[in-house]
Amino acid sequence: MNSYVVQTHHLSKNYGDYTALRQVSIRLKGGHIYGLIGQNGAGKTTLMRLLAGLAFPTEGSIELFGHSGKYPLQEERKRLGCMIEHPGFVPYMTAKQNLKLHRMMRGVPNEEIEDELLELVGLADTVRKKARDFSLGMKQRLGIAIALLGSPEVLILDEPINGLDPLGVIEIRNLLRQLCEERQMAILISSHNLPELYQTATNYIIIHKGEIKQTLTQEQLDERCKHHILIRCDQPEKLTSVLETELGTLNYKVMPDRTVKLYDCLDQLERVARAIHDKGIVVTKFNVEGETLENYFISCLGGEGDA
Ligand SMILES: Nc1ncnc2c1ncn2[C@@H]1O[C@H](COP(=O)(O)OP(=O)(O)OP(=O)(O)O)[C@@H](O)[C@H]1O
Repeated sequence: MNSYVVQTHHLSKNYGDYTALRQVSIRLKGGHIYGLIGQNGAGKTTLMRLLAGLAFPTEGSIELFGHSGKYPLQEERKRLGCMIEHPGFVPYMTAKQNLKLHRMMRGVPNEEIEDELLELVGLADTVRKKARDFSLGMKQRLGIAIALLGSPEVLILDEPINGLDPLGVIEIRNLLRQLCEERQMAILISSHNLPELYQTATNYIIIHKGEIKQTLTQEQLDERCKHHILIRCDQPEKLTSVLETELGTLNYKVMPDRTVKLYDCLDQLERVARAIHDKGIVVTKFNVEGETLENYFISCLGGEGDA
């Protein structure tokens, strides 16, 4: 048996003539947090609904814990916990009452799990507060607690940090990291943009118009958003000739605003500065910078993004 807990094979979903997902093949392992990133309408929720069994694929197949086929999948889906679209709360009930309701509906016998989960998601001290008075972050955390009721091995969360303030994002990030490390869960979380999920996920799956554009690890992402020295000066042509002849590099780019990005010599800033200065070039900017995550995300989408 392979070590993937979730696999999809050429999964497609049509709504009438419209193809919401096209030939999507992904593989998830325990102990990783996968960020599913795509703009509005990219197909994130559709993919999650297919995995959760809330909709059926037009083509392709799903494998959970090495099993596929209608009845084995029904069985294996008990090992999944999902929060997709709006978590269903009763507004006039407290967090604990909502959790109890879902526990009973799910047939989870262990009553102690209610307090354990409220503690885990940081809602233990909201004793009297009704769900209708919860902040967005509290609602997200209650949704995650409900998804964790069956002690799942795979957690699927649709936009769990969308709309949260920076502190809320950090809290959810810490919770997901803890679940991933302590329980070796595979966690799939969706988001509209890459920077929002940066450092929450360990792996990234970029989806655009129903197709997977890129899958990469955190390390690969960091490598691709690679750093450079940004130089602005009075004579860019002379600068590039200095880079080539004095520093022996062709690894630079002249930008439309005539600044120059040098991808080499990042550990030799003084040598670069001296070589430029010695040729009488007047430098007005000399900074180490990196490609922004936004720009990288947009480039993955073929420059079509508005993120
Ligand atoms: N039941 C449906 N009937 C028809 N079209 C649908 C249905 N569900 C989704 N779609 C369409 O499929 C496409 C993908 O939708 P989906 O909700 O999966 O995108 P998403 O990436 O989750 O977007 P968002 O970030 O806005 O939630 C959209 O164009 C959407 O309008």
